[in-house]
Amino acid sequence: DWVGLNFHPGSPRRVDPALAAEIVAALPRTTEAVGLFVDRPPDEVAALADRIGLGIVQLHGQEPPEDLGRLGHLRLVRAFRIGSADAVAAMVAYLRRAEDLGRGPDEVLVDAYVPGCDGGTGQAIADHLFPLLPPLPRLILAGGLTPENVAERVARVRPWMVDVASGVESAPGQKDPDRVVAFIQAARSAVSTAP
Ligand SMILES: O=C(O)c1ccccc1N[C@@H]1O[C@H](COP(=O)(O)O)[C@@H](O)[C@H]1O
Repeated sequence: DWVGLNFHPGSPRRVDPALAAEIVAALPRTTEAVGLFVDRPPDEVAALADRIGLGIVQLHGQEPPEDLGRLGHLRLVRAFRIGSADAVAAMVAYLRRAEDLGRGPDEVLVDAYVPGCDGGTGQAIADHLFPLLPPLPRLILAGGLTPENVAERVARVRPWMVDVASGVESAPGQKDPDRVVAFIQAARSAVSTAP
């Protein structure tokens, strides 16, 4: 449904803006492009999104709640790296603050916390942390998903969407088309067989 374009310079998945524009132009109308950023100034994010034609951006760093209002015209996915109960509490406080400022994220993404890493780690959120999450109607589950485990994780967590990076690759940054297809089929099968 969505294709992620990673603009984080530290990532093996980083895509050059010119290539990203070509990818966006080639997408079917039913597929949305999401730009992933880590701690970039809002003006820079907005300018790149407008230039490339991105309607959705994923903020995957320490961006403050105030940044959301500066990106008001874009659909915003805010990622939180969850490694403890304190991290869940910090996420809840962040979301309250953003609402108070008049602009919460459109979707909340939860990813594993791995010290020193921004994301794309292939690590999963610990199971005991999920019951601590507040109700999030548009929860995107990420972190360590693969074609082999996504159905079980979807059945257990019941997210609105799932997101995968390293779990469908043959090497860092190299998507494996067979694994991408297998992932989508497994994720959809979990939804269609849900009681
Ligand atoms: O994929 C990356 O390299 C990346 C870099 C910096 C921030 C986020 C990144 N990816 C996001 O991380 C999660 C989990 O990825 P994985 O499936 O465990 O490899 C996901 O939301 C990616 O979009």
